[in-house]
Amino acid sequence: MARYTRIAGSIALITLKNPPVNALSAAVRQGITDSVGRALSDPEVEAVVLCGEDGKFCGGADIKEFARPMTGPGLVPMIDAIEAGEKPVVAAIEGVALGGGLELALACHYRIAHYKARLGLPEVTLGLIPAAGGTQRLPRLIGVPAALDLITTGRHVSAHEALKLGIVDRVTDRNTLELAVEFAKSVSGQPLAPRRLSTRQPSCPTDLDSFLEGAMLRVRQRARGAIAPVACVQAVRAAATLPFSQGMEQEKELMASLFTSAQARAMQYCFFSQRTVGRWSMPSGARWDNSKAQPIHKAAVIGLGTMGRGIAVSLVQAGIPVVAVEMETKQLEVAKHAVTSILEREAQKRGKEPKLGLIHFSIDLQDLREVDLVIEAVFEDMALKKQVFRELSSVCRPNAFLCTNTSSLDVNQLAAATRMPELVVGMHFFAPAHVMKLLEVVYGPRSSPVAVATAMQLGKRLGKVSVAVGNCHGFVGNRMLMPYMEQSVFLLEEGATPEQVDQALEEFGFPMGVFRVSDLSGLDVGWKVRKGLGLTGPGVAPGESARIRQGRRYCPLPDLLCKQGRLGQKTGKGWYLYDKPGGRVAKSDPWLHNFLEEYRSQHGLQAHPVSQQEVLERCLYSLINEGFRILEDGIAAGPEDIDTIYVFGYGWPPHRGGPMFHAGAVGLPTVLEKLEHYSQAHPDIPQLQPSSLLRRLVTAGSPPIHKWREVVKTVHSQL
Ligand SMILES: CCCCCC/C=C/CC(=O)SCCNC(=O)CCNC(=O)[C@H](O)C(C)(C)COP(=O)(O)OP(=O)(O)OC[C@H]1O[C@@H](n2cnc3c(N)ncnc32)[C@H](O)[C@@H]1OP(=O)(O)O
Repeated sequence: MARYTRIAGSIALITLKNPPVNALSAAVRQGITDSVGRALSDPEVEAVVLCGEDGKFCGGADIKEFARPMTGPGLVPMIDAIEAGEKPVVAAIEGVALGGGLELALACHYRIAHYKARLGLPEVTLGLIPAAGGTQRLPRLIGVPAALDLITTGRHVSAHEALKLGIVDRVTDRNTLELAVEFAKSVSGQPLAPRRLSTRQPSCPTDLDSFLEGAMLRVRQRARGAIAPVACVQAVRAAATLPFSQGMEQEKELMASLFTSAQARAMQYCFFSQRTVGRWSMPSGARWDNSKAQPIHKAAVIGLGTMGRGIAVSLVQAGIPVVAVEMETKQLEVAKHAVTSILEREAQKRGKEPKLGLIHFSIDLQDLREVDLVIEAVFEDMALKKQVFRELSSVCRPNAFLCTNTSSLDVNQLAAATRMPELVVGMHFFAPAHVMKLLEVVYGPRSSPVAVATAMQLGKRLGKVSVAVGNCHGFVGNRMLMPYMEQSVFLLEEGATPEQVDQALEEFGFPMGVFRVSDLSGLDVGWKVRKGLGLTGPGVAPGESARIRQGRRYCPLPDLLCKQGRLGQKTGKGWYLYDKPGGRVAKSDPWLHNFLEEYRSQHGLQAHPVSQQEVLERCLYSLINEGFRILEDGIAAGPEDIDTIYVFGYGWPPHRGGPMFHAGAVGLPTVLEKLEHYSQAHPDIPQLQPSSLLRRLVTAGSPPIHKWREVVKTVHSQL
């Protein structure tokens, strides 16, 4: 709803009231419509100030209402009535003005923002466009290029950037409401026509057509297959080329095609999943709301390779003092130089000073005595990590949290090397750690709720999307990646090329196919893991067949490439060819194609054409199948956790919701049927055998994804 009050004699104050973010629910729209009508018709009112309760202007349309039939006044007529009114309306923006919230502010004749406020049109991240006039008014206010940037990326801008762009008229560090009231008084009686954005001409680049074509190409490349960014460009084109009323018609039509689309549903599911994972729970019953995080005043990172450096940067950027430790002076100096340059570069991007004073570089473990939490990021080797944990346990304060950045090793074994195993958790960052949003917080059987709560809280402070997961090889993300990667190399044995597999995955929406990713991250990463698991190298029993390990099908192709020194981009060749070591542009490699043919004939394998459909079904359904096993094992609390991990950490296209959401969208019976088909065709690949949870869900009538947890619970209660 909205509260109407009269202040300072002649000013009507309309306050949006809908905690927690004053979203524009039907009741709020009704309240604003009624209050604006009242203010306009009251002869004693000279001007209006619009604000939001509790320091938040407005978080936009109420996303929870999207799934229900629309009731109450429409957003567009409500907004149009404000702009057309004959009394000045001033938006007093505190906290956020996002989506419909900013569109509401754009209809006001003046905008005053608190310096801490954030503004933006994030609809594209929900699979929509800003269809309450946002695509038509913003270009008329700040010009086509700047508006297109905000609308197609959905990024939030600070009040200061908004002032520079011309979105707001004033920024203040005073009481925003008081200033807005003074301001409203000062402008009352001034002509309103120039303040109505719908009457303005947008400023356009001279080469508008080629500018918009370029923009279209970029959005298509950035989010392959996503329809909302394309519609955003089309809507802004309408703003640039048509009168306002026709532009509004186009905006409405484009929105109508998106509003009920599968992509919008998927992206809105992602939005709510991201919030669901914050309400974490452990099988023990410990939860986000019954476990208290400890404050972290000072942290340490031990091991300053690529991951350690990124983690140290993240901590410093969040304002947390850090001790950064390497084993030897020479390595420390190299790392110090690298970390300092990242901090300087990042600070420059944000127009701020680098917080270099917050980081202390050291080779002395004694410097860790005062820290509240350590993140170990040494080489991925269990013996080495155990040694580090033993030392940490003797040097650090007894109540210090000891975290490991391992990507797959057993957190429990590391905990066992310490005096306080309950204070040990995994904090699995993704490279580059200061950029990637995902953090897997891994609890072992002995991790205490307070340790998990502290790591989750720290993740939030670092700006990460943190997901609490159980302890198993590869946790959630990497465990599901294994069958996916295995299928991709099996497909090469059967006749596919890396190019075909990558193309299918990229057309599905991944930014890069599996082989390009492998070249980028280095084939030796997986090689080392496989050696550790005894799948290749000296651990393999003599006489074991090249293509069978532990009774299951195995593909040695990646190992063979590694042995030839083809480690990917860093050596200039891997699954593709690059112009030089470190080169980035992948080219087809005839050598690799010959090598595959020779390999097939050496092993008596008959190549057959592999369709795009088979690539997708085998790679994605095997990954999804592992996701169901993870739910069954209680490693992830719900499908939202898995989907959030895949969208934020593994490039799963958000407009497809995440792997588990995708399974629901395809239809669980179809996924089951396909897995049964492929598993019969390949009985030596156990990952293709449908998981029992998938079978149970299908037997239970394939309930919608938000009901899966109930089925999982019944599985657990029967165990
Ligand atoms: C043809 C029909 C036409 C219909 C017109 C459709 C028009 C659409 C235009 C729009 O406005 S779409 C919405 C655009 N707005 C957004 O995308 C903003 C989304 N929210 C956020 O980004 C963040 O929530 C925030 C506002 C920056 C606040 O972040 P913070 O970290 O402080 O809190 P959260 O944990 O994210 O959120 C708290 C709580 O609030 C719920 N929530 C947030 N925004 C909305 C919203 N717009 N609608 C409904 N609910 C919202 C969020 O789900 C959390 O709820 P929970 O239950 O506590 O998890």
